[in-house]
This record gives sequence, C-alpha cells and structure tokens, in this order.
Amino acid sequence: MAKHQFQTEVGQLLQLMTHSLYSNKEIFIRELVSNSSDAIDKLNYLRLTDDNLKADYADWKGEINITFDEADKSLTIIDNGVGMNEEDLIASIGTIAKSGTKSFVEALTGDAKKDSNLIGQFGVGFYSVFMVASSVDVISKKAGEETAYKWTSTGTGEFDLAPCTKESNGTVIYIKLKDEEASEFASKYRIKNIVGKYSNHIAYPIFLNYKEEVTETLSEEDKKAGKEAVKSIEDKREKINEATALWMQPKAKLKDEDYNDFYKSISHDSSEPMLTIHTKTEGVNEYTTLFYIPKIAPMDMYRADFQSGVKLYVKRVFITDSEKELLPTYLRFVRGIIDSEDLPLNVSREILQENRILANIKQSSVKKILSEIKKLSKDEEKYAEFIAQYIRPLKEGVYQDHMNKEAILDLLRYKSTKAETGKLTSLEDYKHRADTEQKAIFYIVGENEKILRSSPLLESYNKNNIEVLILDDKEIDEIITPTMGAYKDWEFKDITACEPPKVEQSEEAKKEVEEKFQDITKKIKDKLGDAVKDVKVTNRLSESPSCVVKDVADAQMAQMMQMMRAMGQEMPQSAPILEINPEHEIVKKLNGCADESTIEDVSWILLDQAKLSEGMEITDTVAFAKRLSRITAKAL
Ligand SMILES: Nc1ncnc2c1ncn2[C@@H]1O[C@H](COP(=O)(O)OP(=O)(O)OP(=O)(O)O)[C@@H](O)[C@H]1O
Repeated sequence: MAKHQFQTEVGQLLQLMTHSLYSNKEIFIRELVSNSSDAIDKLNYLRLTDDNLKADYADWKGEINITFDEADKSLTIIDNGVGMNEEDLIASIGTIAKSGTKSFVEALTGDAKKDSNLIGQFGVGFYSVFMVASSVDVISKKAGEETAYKWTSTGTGEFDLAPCTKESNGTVIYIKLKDEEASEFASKYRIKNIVGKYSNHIAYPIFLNYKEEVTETLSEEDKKAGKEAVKSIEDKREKINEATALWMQPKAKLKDEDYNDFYKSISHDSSEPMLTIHTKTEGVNEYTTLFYIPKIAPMDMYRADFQSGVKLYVKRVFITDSEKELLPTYLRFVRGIIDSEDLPLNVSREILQENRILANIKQSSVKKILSEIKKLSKDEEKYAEFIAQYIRPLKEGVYQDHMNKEAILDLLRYKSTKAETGKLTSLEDYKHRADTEQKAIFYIVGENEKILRSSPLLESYNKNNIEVLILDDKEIDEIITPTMGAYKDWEFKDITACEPPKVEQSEEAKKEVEEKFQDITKKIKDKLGDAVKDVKVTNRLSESPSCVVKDVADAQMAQMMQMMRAMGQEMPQSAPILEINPEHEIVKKLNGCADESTIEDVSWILLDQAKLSEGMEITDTVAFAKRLSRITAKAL
C-alpha cells in the first residue's frame, strides 16, 4: 500500500471540512451523487463513441445506488460510471484541479465560522464528505481497464492507495460516519429527503438499498389458531428520484420549485437563481435550452481558467461541460443546459467549435438570454441587483459581440450627472432627457466617482444643462467605452477629448481673447516644457482656473496604450493639453505678471492642481507643495 501526501491546498481544505461548523452538511450527498452522475454521463458518451467500449457496454444502463448501515454507522454511494484508475485518483482526489475550488481556497479567511459559510457559496465537491466522515474509502475501476484501486483517507494530511479487486467498472464511496453524524445520515428518511431535494432530476435512477424488519401477515385462520407472526429482515430497493431530464418536461408541468431545485443540483449554489430561461425550439434545428443566471456572480468569473457553466447534451446524452464557447465568454456567468436533437452523438469536442448547428443554437441562445435580461430590466429593484453583479461582463459584450451590440448597450446602466444619487441611468433615458439636437452621449472616465463629479471639465456641461455619464470603473471603461461608437446614432464622446459644448461667443471675441493671452500661454508652455502638449485659453471653465484635456488624436492612441498597459507593457503617458480660464483671477493676474519665477511657479500650480482635481497623479508632489508655499508667502 502506498501512502501519498495531499497537495497543501487540499490539506487546508480538509482541515476546514473536518472541523466544519457549517450547518448544511447534507450537501455532501448532493456533491457525491453529482459526481456519480457525471461519471455515468462520461461512460454514456464513451460507449457511443469509443470503439473499444461499444460492444461491452451495448446494454449498459447507468444507475446510482445508495446503501446505509445503522449498526456500522456507514453510508455507501455506488455508481457504474466511467470509474477512476490510479492516476485519476491521485489527480482528482488528492489535488485541487478545478478553478471553483481554487477560488474557494483562496477566499478562505482563517476564521472558521466565516469560512464554513463559504462552503455554501462554492460547493467544494468530493472533499465536502469530510464534514461528516471519520474515514472514506473510494474503490474504483475504470471502464475498459483490468485493475481496480482503493483510496483511503481519514482526511488528515495523507491518503493510502493500493490495487484491489472489484468486479465491474464504476466507483464505490464507502463513508464511515463520525459518531455524532451517524444517527442523522444513516437514515432512510433523511437520505430520501436529501436526494429528493437536490438530486431529483439527475437523469439516472438513484436506488436506496436498505434492510428492513418485516412482520409476516397472518391469515385470519392462522390468527385464530394463535400463530405468532414471524419477523424477518428483508432487503429493500427503492427508486428515490424522478430520473428524468427536467429540461425535457413541458414548461406547464414544472413549478418554480422544480426549476430552482434543478439549478441547485447543477450549480452547487445554495441560493435560488436570479433568472430562469427555459426554451424549446422546433424547426430547422430542434433543441432545448435551460439557462439560469445566478443571484451572485460565480467566484471564478474573473479568472482566466473559469469553468464553463453550460453542459451540452445530444438527445439527453451528455457530451461536454468543458466547452467554454457554447455561449460567448461575456455570458460566462450563465449556468444550464443545451440539449440538441440534431447534432451527431459522436461529434468530437474539437469540431464542436466549427459546427453550424451549434453556432445557430449559440446565436439564438444569446438573443434569448439578452431579451430575458431586458425583460428583467423593467423591474428596477431586481435589475439593480443584476447590474451590481454583471455590469462588467456585459460591458465586455459590447466589445466582443458586434451583432448584439445595440441590445447589450440597451442593458447597460451608468452613473450620471443627472441620475438621482445612488441610481443609474440607461442610455435610452439619457437620450430621452437630452436635447434632440445633441446627438452625442458625453462621458468622463476615472477611478473615483467623487473626483469625477467635481472635475472642472464638467463645469461647461453643467452650465449648458448637458448630462454627462460618470464612468468610474476605469479598468474596463477606459478600454471599452472608446470602442462603443454610437448608440442609436448618438456618438459617445469623452469630455476630456472633445470640444466643450457651444457657448455664446463670436469668432471675433474668441480671437480677441486668444490674442490678449497669446504671450502668457506661450510663456506657460515654455515653463512647462514637455509636461504639456500645448497651452490654450478656454471657455469651457467657469469656476476653475485651469483644466487638462487629451488631444483628440492622442485619445485614440490612449486606448491602445491602455490595453498594452493592461497586458503588462510599459507605455509612456502622452502629455495633456493645459487649458486656462481667461475669466479667472489667477489667469488674469498672471497675464500681467512680469516676475519670471512667479510665472514659473504659477504655471506648474495651474497644471498640477488641474491634474489633481481630475483625479490624475502629479509627477512631483514635493515641488508642488514648495511652489504653493512660495506663492502663498508672496500673497500674504
Ligand atoms: N464517482 C466518481 N466517478 C468517477 N470520477 C469521479 C467520481 N467522483 C469524483 N471523480 C473525479 O474526481 C474529480 C473531482 O471531484 P470533485 O467533486 O472534487 O470536483 P468536480 O466534480 O470536478 O467539480 P464540480 O463539483 O464543480 O463538478 C472529478 O472531476 C472526477 O474526475
């Protein structure tokens, strides 16, 4: 027998499981039954596609058996699925391979109570068994192989692995229950209740096997003759789930509860879904889809190795759950099932991506999901919850999915200078509030809402009663927004890179101001050197003395540069244009100033304070502070 150490993270996880305070321990049955069902799914697929297995498994039918023994304080879950060989056992239950569990381990805080609650949010698969088990044996034989293996562990540090005998393929999980859990889980009623709750619509039959004391039924004659009824122990076998593919049942027959239970069984989520979308399509292509949107975004949504939440079936036969392109990646939070009547069963996973039928299913599924989200948006409160979870992937969608861009734009919500505090606006509402001649949707991007809202650049928009969207998720908005183009012919315009709204000023008056300030703008430019691209007088400001804006040409480059930076490349920052307010006292006085050192100090202060009030960093804070002191001293 060989001893193996658990991977460190598994050790951590097991430590938590064995000392778990989690109140919902029953989910270990759901997790193990779901693994058994996956294993049967896999064999079901292989026997139809793998020539080596076709003959031997022609009459095979998948099933799951559960047995319990009160006296032995044990529970056993048996499947006749694909099984595991030695390598599989080491790789699957000894290490943490799947990203969901990885995120779980990463999210652990060290506080036992908080961590225990996390189990409900993640579902940690096989390892959850150690919440109730003092030891576990996994006896497994892989379909098509000769040797079976026995994996044994008490959930502390290491496991044993050794060859053993087992007649047929599949997996037996023998769970020796902790003393305090035995009375609860080695119980017919409890198991029936748990399976009914979480695994009713697992597509394979689940049988409960147990021994029961039965009393002989006596005939009237025997009773009269005073015969005693004989008591005997009988083996009982009872099917305890529906064993039907829920998604194939007519909608009218299904209750919310059925949908929700099924969701929980496929998602490991203990809350109810936010949205359920069940569609049966007939016609050129025939298929059924059942999609769910979770209330809380899946933990691995922002991981590159996120797990696909959608399973593909062909005529009820499971094909894959690792194909990430069944839906576009921006909808990676969707959970559910696609079951096609037309795809060939032996469709290889490699060619799935180029399959036309699947492409059609994908296209209509996306349309359907987006239209259901649109319906949800009519309920302001619920939609706010949706937006709080999924606005980021939706924004990715604008960038990824040109065909549905307009529909996705309709779903986006933004903070804005005109939306009530704490509320968001749709683009449609923005348009509705604006002057029909405006034909542009103005926005400003940054990291901090408060700074954005007090940006000097907003002054002229506020003065002209023009609404500006406040985009404070810089990381994504800065990349996505410039690519959005237009919404219903209204162009998106970054206010840091476009002309300010028209103000009543004749060309002559403008020229006059420019001439009047020509010398000083040139001087400021000389003092600031490469720190600015240009210095101009502006009429966009009312209260502030200065602001910085991007050159329109640079704005297009900026997006590219931002992307490169996001990919870890060093990119130089392009210098901004400094605009000064000729109506402001500082600028007026500076125009008449002859002292070169004062002009230099004030030039830098005009630049640095503009940057600060627009939420940018300044290059030299010490120099800024010194200049301020010098100027203040002079002013006193
Ligand atoms: N009864 C079983 N038969 C065959 N393989 C199994 C069985 N139980 C577990 N495994 C293998 O062990 C792996 C780990 O199982 P675990 O429950 O921890 O996570 P998972 O099932 O992969 O993830 P999820 O629970 O999110 O579906 C499975 O992916 C599978 O390869």
